[in-house]
Amino acid sequence: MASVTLSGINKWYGGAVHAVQDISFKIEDGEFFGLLGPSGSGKTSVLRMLAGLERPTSGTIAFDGRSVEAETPQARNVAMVFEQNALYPHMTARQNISYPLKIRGTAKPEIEAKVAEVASLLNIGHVIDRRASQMSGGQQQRVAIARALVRRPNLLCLDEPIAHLDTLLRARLRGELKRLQRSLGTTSVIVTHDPIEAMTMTDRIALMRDGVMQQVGTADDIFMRPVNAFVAQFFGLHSMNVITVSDIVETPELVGQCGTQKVALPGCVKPHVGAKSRKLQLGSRPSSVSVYRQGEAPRSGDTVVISGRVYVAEQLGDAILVTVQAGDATLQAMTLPTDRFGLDEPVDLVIREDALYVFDGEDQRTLRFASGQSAPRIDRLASYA
Ligand SMILES: Nc1ncnc2c1ncn2[C@@H]1O[C@H](COP(=O)(O)OP(=O)(O)OP(=O)(O)O)[C@@H](O)[C@H]1O
Repeated sequence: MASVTLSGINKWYGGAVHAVQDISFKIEDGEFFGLLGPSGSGKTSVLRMLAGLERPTSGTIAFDGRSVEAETPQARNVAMVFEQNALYPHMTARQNISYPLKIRGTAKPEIEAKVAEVASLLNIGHVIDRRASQMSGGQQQRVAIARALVRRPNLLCLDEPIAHLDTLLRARLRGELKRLQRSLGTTSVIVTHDPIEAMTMTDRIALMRDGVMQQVGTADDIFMRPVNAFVAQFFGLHSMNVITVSDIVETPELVGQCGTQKVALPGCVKPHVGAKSRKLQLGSRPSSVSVYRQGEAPRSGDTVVISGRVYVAEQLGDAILVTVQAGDATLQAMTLPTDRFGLDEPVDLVIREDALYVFDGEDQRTLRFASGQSAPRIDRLASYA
């Protein structure tokens, strides 16, 4: 096990693609770390550089303070698990798991003890003598993880290891992986494009976009205090609603233009209206937006009210997700399962001041965090994923 430090890492492919741009962060010894971002954001490139499969164009990588850029994955003692595992299909689970120890010349009794231990941790004792080709996808992935862990790597690199499994199995393996990582304390990095996977499993997350690091923090940090509108929209099961309000003026009440609607703005927005730019972006999580039939919404000075029409209402079991079209903007709200809204029904969406985020109208950095928002209900969110 090791701590891992990346400093000023850049990766160019062929002089044309700047895939990773000046990235620095530290993974603590024993930490479970998530590399999160949309497709093409550079997370796999970072993982491959950590593992020693790719060399950075510039910058340094250190394990426990020792520079490892020139070392192979073997010398770094890094283990990898990919989305599509590379088990030997003709070998049994036992033979597959034993293999990394066997090629290192480990004594037979030690191999047997280690394989038994890791097989028990991963609940694969009952298929241990089955060939890989005779196992389900979930069992194969458990064997692949067991094989990676059996030699106690300094760093475990997981590249979308459960992305191809079905929803229930994914949810179960998420929990198992987290427990396993906690009990073994192996420093681990997982690449994922799924915020729920990152939120539920890891201690901290690095969120990337177009090769640029956006934010590093705990799930709570990133969810509650996103650094910009991109992070706010990407992180969470449901994207944050972000609307642009322009031409903000005091009449003396603060009002702005959202598409063709004139919208009254609460006092908390006022300090963020710039002298030059009269444009801001306002954010709200669907879970803190209320939906009313048009004309029934309570009006007060500490809310933003946006009118629109229901695009679709989706049953989620213990809630309904209502998507509303308001001019060019699309907003979502979570309502009670007893609230029924018809397609195209005119509605008002109400966002309370304490649930309102404010972003810069030009560069989208966060100017105000919602103050009254409860912490993310990760368990509940995870149950939908
Ligand atoms: N070997 C390569 N040669 C050229 N360009 C590459 C190479 N590998 C990756 N890229 C490019 O670098 C950028 C980052 O790719 P990378 O695979 O690291 O992103 P990612 O976030 O892991 O994406 P995904 O989730 O789709 O795997 C992309 O634009 C990709 O096309």
